[in-house]
Parts: sequence; C-alpha cells; structure tokens
Amino acid sequence: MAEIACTGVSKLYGDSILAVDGIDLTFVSGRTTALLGPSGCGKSTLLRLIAGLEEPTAGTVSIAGDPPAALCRRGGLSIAFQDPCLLPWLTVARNVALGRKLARQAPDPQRVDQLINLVGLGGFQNARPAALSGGMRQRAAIARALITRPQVLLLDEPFGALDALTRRQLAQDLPPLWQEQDATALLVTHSVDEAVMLADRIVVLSPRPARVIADLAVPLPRPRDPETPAFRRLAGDVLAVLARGGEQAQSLAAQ
Ligand SMILES: Nc1ncnc2c1ncn2[C@@H]1O[C@H](COP(=O)(O)OP(=O)(O)OP(=O)(O)O)[C@@H](O)[C@H]1O
Repeated sequence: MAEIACTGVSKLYGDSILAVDGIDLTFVSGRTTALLGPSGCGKSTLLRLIAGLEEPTAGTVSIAGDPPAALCRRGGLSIAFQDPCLLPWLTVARNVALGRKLARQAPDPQRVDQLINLVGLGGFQNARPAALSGGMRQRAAIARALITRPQVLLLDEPFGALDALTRRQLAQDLPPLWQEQDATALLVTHSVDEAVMLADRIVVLSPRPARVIADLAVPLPRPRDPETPAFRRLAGDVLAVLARGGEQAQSLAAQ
C-alpha cells in the first residue's frame, strides 16, 4: 500500500512566487485522483513535490510513511510528463523496457508487448521515436511509466498532444491497468472531461497559489461515456466549481 500524505505543503519560488499554499491531502491505493486547476495554478509543482523532484518550502510529503525518494529508489514510483522524453536512438520496445532496467527489475518482454499493444502502438515495437507522431510518442511514454507496475503513478497532462478520439480511447483502456495493481494514481489536468473520464476523485485547485477549493467523488461506473447525461451533469458541476474558484481569487486580488 502506498498512501500519499501531503501535510501543510507549500512551495515558494524565489522571494515572491508562491505556487502551492498549505495543501493537506491524502491519496489512497487503488484510487485515481485528478488534480484539476487553471493553467499556471501550481498543479505540476504539486506533482513534482509529491514525486520528490522538488522539496516543499513548508510542510511534508510522505509515501507509505517515508519521503518520496525512498519509493523512487525501489522503482515504485513512475511519472509521465507531457513531454515524452524518449531516447531517440532506442526503438519503442527498448524505450518501454528501459523503465524496468532503470528500476533494476528483471526484463519482461511479454509485458512490454502487452503494454505497447494496449496503448495502441502494436506494430511499432521496432520503430524509433523520430518515426512516430507526437501522440504516439506520448503513448510510448505512458507504456514506459506502467512497465514497472508502479505503486504510485503520476501523470502530468500525458494526453496533451493526443487527438480527442485517442484521448477517449486511452481514458477507457488505461485506468484498469493501474487499478488492477492497486496503484495510487494522480493525474494533473486542466480538462474537466479528462478528469471526470479518468478519476475516482477530483481535487479542484484555485488559481495560483494552488489551494484546495473542492474535493469531489466521481461516482460514475466504468467504462464512462462523456455523452451520457450523468457524465455531462457532473462535468458541468465541476466546471462551475472551477469557475467559482477563479472568481473568488479575482475578488480577493481586487481587495
Ligand atoms: N522552477 C521554477 N522557478 C520559478 N517559478 C516556477 C518554477 N516552476 C514553476 N514556477 C511558477 O509556479 C507557478 C505554477 O507553475 P506550474 O507549472 O506548477 O503550474 P501548472 O498549474 O502546472 O500550469 P500548466 O497547467 O500551465 O502546466 C507558475 O507561476 C510558474 O511560473
């Protein structure tokens, strides 16, 4: 079990850029949470703090009671960024397999194949990144993040460069992959539909500095269809919360 606990987490860049302000959140195993907020609000900063890539200026982040670095060292934490960061000289299969090598796990060519097929790259195992579209590279990066069967999976707008149809397909196909292994998954997004499609829980953040303005359950069965009335209703509610958060921040700034 890899419960993530953020306690009073803040991040100040330099003297004046407060990106994250006093976040208290717990994320439990087997659940997918979307961190939703307007552009520049501090979502990626919060994700980097949880990954241990940056240190908070106040508060603490722990995973299963330890600092994030402890899980990283054991290969239990994977992160996929919007920029896929594939190694150009390696094939798709080798890029995906690299995830296990870096985590010092034994090779598992069968899982490499399975994941490549699942993200819709079947037939491109031997292609190099230069021969792929941006969206295909992103899908390869998602497969690489999943190859270690991580206990914690952090996704920073991983579907940003994908077309609407592929996003929808991956949103259906991917969550079962990390749910079956009881991973604690966090997804950063500014798309309400993506949050409702993928998550069990949506944490809505204010404009910078990121503060929690709502913490909502997504009680929709899977697979989800964005065209259904229940989906549209929930997406509308979330959007209203997001818009209210923006208005509150503007009126505070004006005071
Ligand atoms: N290394 C850094 N040094 C200084 N300021 C930074 C740094 N990283 C982020 N910031 C600032 O912190 C704020 C939050 O940035 P962050 O990337 O976390 O937002 P975001 O919500 O993920 O944005 P987007 O949705 O546009 O990706 C921004 O004002 C950004 O300029």
